[in-house]
Amino acid sequence: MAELSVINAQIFYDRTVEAIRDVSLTVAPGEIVCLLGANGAGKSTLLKAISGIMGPERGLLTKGSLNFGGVSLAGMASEQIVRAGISQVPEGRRLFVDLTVEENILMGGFTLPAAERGQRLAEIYQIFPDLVPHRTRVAGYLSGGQQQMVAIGRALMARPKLLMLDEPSLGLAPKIVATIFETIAVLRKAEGLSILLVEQNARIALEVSDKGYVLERGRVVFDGDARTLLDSPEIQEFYLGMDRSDDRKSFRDLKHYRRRKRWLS
Ligand SMILES: Nc1ncnc2c1ncn2[C@@H]1O[C@H](COP(=O)(O)OP(=O)(O)OP(=O)(O)O)[C@@H](O)[C@H]1O
Repeated sequence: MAELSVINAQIFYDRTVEAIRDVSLTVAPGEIVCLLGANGAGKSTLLKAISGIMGPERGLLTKGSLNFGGVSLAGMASEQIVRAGISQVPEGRRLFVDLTVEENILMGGFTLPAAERGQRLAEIYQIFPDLVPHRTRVAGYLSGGQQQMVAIGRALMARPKLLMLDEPSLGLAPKIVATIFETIAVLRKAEGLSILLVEQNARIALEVSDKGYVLERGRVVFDGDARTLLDSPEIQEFYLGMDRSDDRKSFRDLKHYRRRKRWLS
């Protein structure tokens, strides 16, 4: 069983912007771990580094190490990282909107032998039966929730051991978000997955997670088991404060609101 371990990682963009500073974290086999933090905290950077897709953005691991199952991911091509068992569902889903649902899902199976792809596709439709009637529809016409399922299905095609999701709740209605998170919890068991999850919606992320890390300006400022984080006054104030039933604003909204206020004053 493979464990993900990030040890004292430092990541720069363009050799000038330090996006991650001395970050260490682990995702044990079968664990769900969430990364919380405001915009720009470095969450996506960390996922991209693990997936090996920072190159085009001129991002570089300058110190520390990223290991999966005892093997260093540094310097590995993104395709090799998928073969090693790590798949990512990117922020904003990034589907090929002119291709069909099935073509999008199959896209994720490029590392599988051709003879296994049909079987795996059938398994994906068992996980997401709601996609079956839409299999020949162009992905761009699907609802946001259905598109998120396609994106998750595409990532699962490669039979990953670790699934990473970057803001799965982005732009989705609360009911759909709840369904997506239920699916994430089911997948962990059904597929024997470890999951690393980036979320702005701290409450729902912590409710499904075993462990959480809070990043601020590239550093880990809190970490612990999910229950402890949910109960901690700091987390409640900074990350859950606006997430009340009478005012369902996310932290993102809170930040935007503060920013707007600064501009206006
Ligand atoms: N391609 C890039 N080139 C230069 N700097 C970047 C690039 N991508 C991100 N950054 C910077 O790195 C830092 C971390 O950004 P990152 O996108 O990882 O944060 P985040 O926590 O995922 O935020 P968000 O929720 O907005 O996606 C920020 O200061 C950001 O401006």
